[in-house]
Amino acid sequence: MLQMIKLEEGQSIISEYIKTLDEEVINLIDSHERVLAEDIYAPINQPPFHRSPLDGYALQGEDSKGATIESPVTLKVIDEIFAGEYTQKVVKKGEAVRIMTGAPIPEGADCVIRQEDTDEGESLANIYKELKAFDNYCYEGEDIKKGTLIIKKGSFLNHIKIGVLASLGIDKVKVYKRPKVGLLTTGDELIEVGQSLSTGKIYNSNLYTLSMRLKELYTEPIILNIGKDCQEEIEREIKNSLDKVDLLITTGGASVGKKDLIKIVLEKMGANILFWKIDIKPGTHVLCSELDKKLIISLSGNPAAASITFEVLVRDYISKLTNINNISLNRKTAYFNDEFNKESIRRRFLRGICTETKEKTLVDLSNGTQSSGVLSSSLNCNCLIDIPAGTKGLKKGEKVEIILL
Ligand SMILES: Nc1nc2c(c(=O)[nH]1)N[C@H]1C(S)=C(S)[C@@H](COP(=O)(O)OP(=O)(O)OC[C@H]3O[C@@H](n4cnc5c(N)ncnc54)[C@H](O)[C@@H]3O)O[C@H]1N2
Ligand code: MOO
Repeated sequence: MLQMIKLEEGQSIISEYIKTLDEEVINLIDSHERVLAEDIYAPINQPPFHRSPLDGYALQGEDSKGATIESPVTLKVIDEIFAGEYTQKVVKKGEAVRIMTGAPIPEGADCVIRQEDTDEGESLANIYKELKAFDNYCYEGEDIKKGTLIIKKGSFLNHIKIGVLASLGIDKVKVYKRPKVGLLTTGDELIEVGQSLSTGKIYNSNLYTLSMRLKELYTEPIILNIGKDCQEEIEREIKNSLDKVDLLITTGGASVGKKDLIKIVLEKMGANILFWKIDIKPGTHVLCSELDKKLIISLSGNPAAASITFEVLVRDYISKLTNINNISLNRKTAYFNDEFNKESIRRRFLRGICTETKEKTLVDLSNGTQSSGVLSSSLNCNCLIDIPAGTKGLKKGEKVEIILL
């Protein structure tokens, strides 16, 4: 069994277990933040007809030759059309159709004059301005031509993409299913939020931190019953959930204590242990295994350790699993603006607050202690400072690598 491996080695091992998700067809209205599983070609032209971009008159450009406010050209108004209507009348020389924004430009007309450049006459209209053919004329298909590839497979559907699809009348889309991620928190000490605490017990914060993060990363968390520190119970929860999830995450019991049972249970169940422990702090205690072709990532119970390991080890995996690129780890160079005097025997991730100045990115430590069991120092943190193993400490002004959260 691999033990105490480098973070990148761990990332690479788990990336072998990325599977392509099944597809499903859903209503466009439900497709926000989903990933498209098909190329979409425009089924119609957009706009679907030549239309007026203004309230005014549709006419033949030729007719407006020489028109000024002092010497207007007078046209006969043969019809009036609003958006949503059309006219079968053909605009001939000397004629115009009163037209509103969005209405189809009638046959025979080749331009539109805005009403401010006319006397807004009802049966006869005086035109005060000269226009050329196709002035103020929106062509059919000028926005999107029928048959063009409009949104590619793998695209993340946001409000604009969904709006464009709606403009083309597409009401159903084929998307990848959201990955289901099982979350099993374990520990006899855990009490559900809402129940009263008794001596020695703590609230189950990992369930909230991790399930919310899983949602933020566009997966569907499946919350399992708290696993008591009892082999049979943990085994039962894992067995019952494995075929319902694409990935299983557990917290707690990943270390060496008498009731740290995760490894024992998984080995007993016949799981293939991929590695145990990575050379980082916090979050050294992580066990990765595979059972029935499902990846199981067992994080430390310590809240900050669990959440930081989740970011640095699991986030890229989830980005690949969901096919959403912009949730992958985003690294950047910054300048340390604080003091940190501890030696880092292992590679260390510190919680930081980065701010942009005109010249560079500065990073301070977030308020509170950096220990694995303390979650509150993550409250204002917006990045992790990646300190290489062997660093004595950090001085103000030192160049560091950060991971944006
Ligand atoms: N003899 C050693 N002891 C410990 C070592 C070690 O190397 N040798 N490593 C320490 C480090 S570092 C860590 S991290 C923890 C890892 O422990 P486990 O993964 O086994 O986690 P637990 O012992 O179950 O819990 C640790 C801590 O976190 C609290 N916890 C657990 N679950 C939750 C939850 N769902 N929500 C909130 N808090 C939770 C738990 O009560 C413990 O306080 O091991 C050290 N020990
Ligand atoms: O392994 Mo613990 O997660 O270092 O803090």
